[in-house]
Amino acid sequence: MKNVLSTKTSQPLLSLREIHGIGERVADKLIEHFGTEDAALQAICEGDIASLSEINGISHNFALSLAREARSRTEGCSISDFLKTKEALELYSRLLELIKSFAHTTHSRDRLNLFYPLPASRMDLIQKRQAFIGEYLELGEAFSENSEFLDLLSRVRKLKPVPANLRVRDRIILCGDPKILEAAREKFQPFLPVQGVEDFSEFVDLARGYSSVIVFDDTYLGFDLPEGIEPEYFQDISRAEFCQVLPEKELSFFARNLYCIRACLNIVSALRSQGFGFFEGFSEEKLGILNAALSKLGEDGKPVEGFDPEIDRLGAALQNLDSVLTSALNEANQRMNRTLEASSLTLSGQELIKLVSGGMEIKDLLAKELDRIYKTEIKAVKEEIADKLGLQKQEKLMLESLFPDEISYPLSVDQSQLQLLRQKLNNSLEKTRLARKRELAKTLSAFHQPVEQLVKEILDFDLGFSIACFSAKFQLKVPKLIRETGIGFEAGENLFLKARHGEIDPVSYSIGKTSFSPAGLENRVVLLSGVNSGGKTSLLELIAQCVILGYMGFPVPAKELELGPVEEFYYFGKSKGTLDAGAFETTLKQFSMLSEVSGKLVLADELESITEPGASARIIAGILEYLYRNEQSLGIFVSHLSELILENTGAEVRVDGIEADGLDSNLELIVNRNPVYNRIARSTPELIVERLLRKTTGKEQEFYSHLKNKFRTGTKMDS
Ligand SMILES: Nc1ncnc2c1ncn2[C@@H]1O[C@H](COP(=O)(O)OP(=O)(O)OP(=O)(O)O)[C@@H](O)[C@H]1O
Repeated sequence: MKNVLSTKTSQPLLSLREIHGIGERVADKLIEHFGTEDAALQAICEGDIASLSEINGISHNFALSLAREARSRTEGCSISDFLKTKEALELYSRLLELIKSFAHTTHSRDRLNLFYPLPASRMDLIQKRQAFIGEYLELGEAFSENSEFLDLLSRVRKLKPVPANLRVRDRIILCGDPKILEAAREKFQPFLPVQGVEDFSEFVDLARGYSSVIVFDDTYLGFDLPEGIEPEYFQDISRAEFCQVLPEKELSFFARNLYCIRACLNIVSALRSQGFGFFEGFSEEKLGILNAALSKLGEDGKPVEGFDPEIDRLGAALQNLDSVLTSALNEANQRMNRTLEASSLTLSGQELIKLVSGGMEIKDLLAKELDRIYKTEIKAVKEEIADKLGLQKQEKLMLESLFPDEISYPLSVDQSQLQLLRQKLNNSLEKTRLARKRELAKTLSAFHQPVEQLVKEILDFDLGFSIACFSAKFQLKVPKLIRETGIGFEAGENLFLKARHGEIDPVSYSIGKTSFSPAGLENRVVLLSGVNSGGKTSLLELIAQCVILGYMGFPVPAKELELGPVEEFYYFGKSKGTLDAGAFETTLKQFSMLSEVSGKLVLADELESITEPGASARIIAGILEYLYRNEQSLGIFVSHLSELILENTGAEVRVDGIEADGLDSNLELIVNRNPVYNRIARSTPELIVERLLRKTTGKEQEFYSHLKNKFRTGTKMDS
């Protein structure tokens, strides 16, 4: 799949210092961390916030601002080119937070920050984004509800490197040759001991302290090495592979990232099982080999138990050696005890004569008998130990010297021989483990680079997929970008309301020239009137959401949407009350931009509250005229003063109304959230008067009836 965020742009950045916010000190830190200036620039441009914020002194927010700044430099437009007011920016931020809540990885959460709406004149970029997102929409439909799949994705993160403090302590490299010593130090010293050796006895002394000894020169190999010292000889240090000398390095990389890598492999399988091609170069066969290799690796970086019978046999033998020996000796002692108690000595006539004649001592005779009993028991004990511990030929031979030749009772072992046996088992275990580690590391090392690539691709995948999940959740649709000035849609749903309430009433609406506008009512500038709590603000927000998302290249919350060109978007939320002179002036200044020619969309919510009603009606009327003059501009102004504004303007302004269809059986307002075109909505006070009218009788009702007449248009102040 393509990655839109890493596409080449027309204005590539050539130096870090071109990015606002990067001074010499920060530039140096970035280069030091990433190795080269190009690598640092790439990380910034790709929005690799996680790597950037690893640098001391670069916070997450600073990293984000650098990435955004770089993005706006390379794309030639920034967030504020389109989002022209503080409240427009706030709406975008709320939307972005909602979208980010669908991200499964920190990576995509961070990179989503680099998606912001672009002016219509950057249709090239908008369409690129649309194409990028379009590739994922089907995936969103297929997997957005698959909790197992989502859980796998959330386990994927940037791969952790081999820990800097990795050190193997039971292996040593011994060098007789100073040149080789230098090369070995350079290559392996950070991970395991490397020692120069002056003479053979030093070699033997050092070798004794380690379970494995590696040499790259044969200086001491011609000597007669004592038992138990078996150095491994690798001929050429320059060719010595890490996975042979130090398999722990590769294993530790895979072990540290085991969950993440396994999750990635399962993601690939899940995608493929549903017919989605992903990471195509990685065949099913390779997937199987890697999975099998990973299943043999423990989180501690060691091969797990249960996969290698020899490791299991030796491990169990070592673990059970003492207990098996003790119980075998106990039983043998008891048997011997019983045998001795039950034994009596019967002498033959010949023996009697020998004893009397002094040709034989009674002691010898007794020793002969005891020796037989002792040897039988020792033999039984050895057999039992060999059998229960599953000892092999060499190890069985060591049992021979475990018991003294001289009779001893109770039976006991020679502790130093026992120690030798233990050592032998231990050495064999370590040797076998090392051999398995090497095999495993060799298999895995072939996957190191593909795994890095796979994780990267899955992280990138999550970016598009998260957007697709957001889209699937809210049933978003790709908008139709039209040439005419207008915005029209059918069955739109305000995302903030929907996220909060679940089910809401869909709304259809149109301004300007779209196929949704009723004939003859294609006004670009509209006043929106309506009952209190009718949904005017929610509708403005909905339009804002559609426009922002549409110009981000995202699908939008409407069943169908036609979106005309918008270069700049102004949003003015409802003010809490009359503004002070300063704030009033600032608001007016923002509207002065309307004099410039370019497609502007202005959404304003009850702007009248910024100052006193009479003055504000005049001001709004003036603003509408300016908007009207610019044929590429659109405006919707929510107002309760529509009649007053109309009186003050010469512009062709349409007034639409969100009305209550009346009162329900409980005399509650029934609101039709769809604005009625070209109609000033009845206001809520009128309906409240009606409610009171219908609830009362007699004189009281007459009073409400009188008040109700006041709402009839054209009614004069009479009696
Ligand atoms: N399309 C909708 N579907 C369901 N509920 C809605 C819809 N639009 C608005 N509402 C509900 O009506 C409430 C009021 O909406 P909103 O604030 O948009 O009305 P308003 O016309 O701007 O009100 P006011 O004139 O008092 O400012 C919302 O909080 C929401 O609960």
